[in-house]
Amino acid sequence: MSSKEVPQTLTIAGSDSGGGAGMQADIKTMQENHVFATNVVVGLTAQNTLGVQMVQPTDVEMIDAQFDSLFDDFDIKAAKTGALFDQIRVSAVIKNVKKHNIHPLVVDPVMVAKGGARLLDDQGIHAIINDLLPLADIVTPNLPEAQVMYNKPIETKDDVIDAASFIQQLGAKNVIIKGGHQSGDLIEDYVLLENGDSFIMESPKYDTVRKHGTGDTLSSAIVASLAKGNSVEDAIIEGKTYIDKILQSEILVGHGHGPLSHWGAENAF
Ligand SMILES: Nc1ncnc2c1ncn2[C@@H]1O[C@H](COP(=O)(O)OP(=O)(O)O)[C@@H](O)[C@H]1O
Ligand SMILES: Cc1ncc(COP(=O)(O)OP(=O)(O)O)c(N)n1
Repeated sequence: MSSKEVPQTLTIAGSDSGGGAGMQADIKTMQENHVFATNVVVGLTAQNTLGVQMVQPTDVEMIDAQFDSLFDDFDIKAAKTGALFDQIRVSAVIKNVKKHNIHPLVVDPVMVAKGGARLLDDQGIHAIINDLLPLADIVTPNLPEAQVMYNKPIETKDDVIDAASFIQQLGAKNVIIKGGHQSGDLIEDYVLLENGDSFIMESPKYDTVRKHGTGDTLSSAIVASLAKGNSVEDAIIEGKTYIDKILQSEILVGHGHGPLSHWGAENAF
């Protein structure tokens, strides 16, 4: 028998019963990237590839208990937040991030699912902007989320650069503005690092509806890489490489916005 230590990670997020996004996407991504995934369930969704049918946030007492259980036992090397639903849950998460000194922390400021369902209320948005971003090592808004944080439309490349700088000034050390919602044949994810360096991660835009959970998958792949001890810049590039690979091996699941093949980076096809 052989035994080895493995990096342990944490997703603080909502559950997607359909398995394509939320903490299920996170756990699958972490597993495929060879780290051990733990989770704090901040809320449940009844969800499939057609949309979100019901949402039920978790009691704060239960959120606290999950954090205490994990930090009594595991050696968490990196963590992420996903859907946090409302101001009460955002505050509970912030309290526990501080209590357990959780870092590096990737904040995926999930606001709306691809089908249009809201996964964060207005007060929750304010709490993330004002109180969670200053604790974030990396924040990963998509274009609509970046616009909410920037409080202005983002229409040009210069707007993206200005928005990233604005979001960094809100307190997040490193910023990725994801380009999945861009039109055209190419996608550009814009990265602004803590030291002021910036770069663009460009990829072809795959013409598919089977991309449910792309944001969760990118942020979780980054967490996995950080947990292995890689630098922020390398972790971001590894995360993008992973999502780009698995988007190229489609699986046919469900009747709407289908999930990703999280094992697709292993050339399973
Ligand atoms: N159609 C696509 N083709 C290629 N890459 C994509 C596509 N859609 C999303 N991505 C990539 O997936 C990641 C998540 O982006 P995005 O879809 O904008 O986030 P979210 O799921 O939070 O809306 C980014 O790295 C983005 O470049
Ligand atoms: C429970 C839950 N969390 C997050 C999301 C959104 O995830 P995301 O990766 O942004 O994927 P899309 O929904 O945009 O495909 C979710 N749907 N459910």
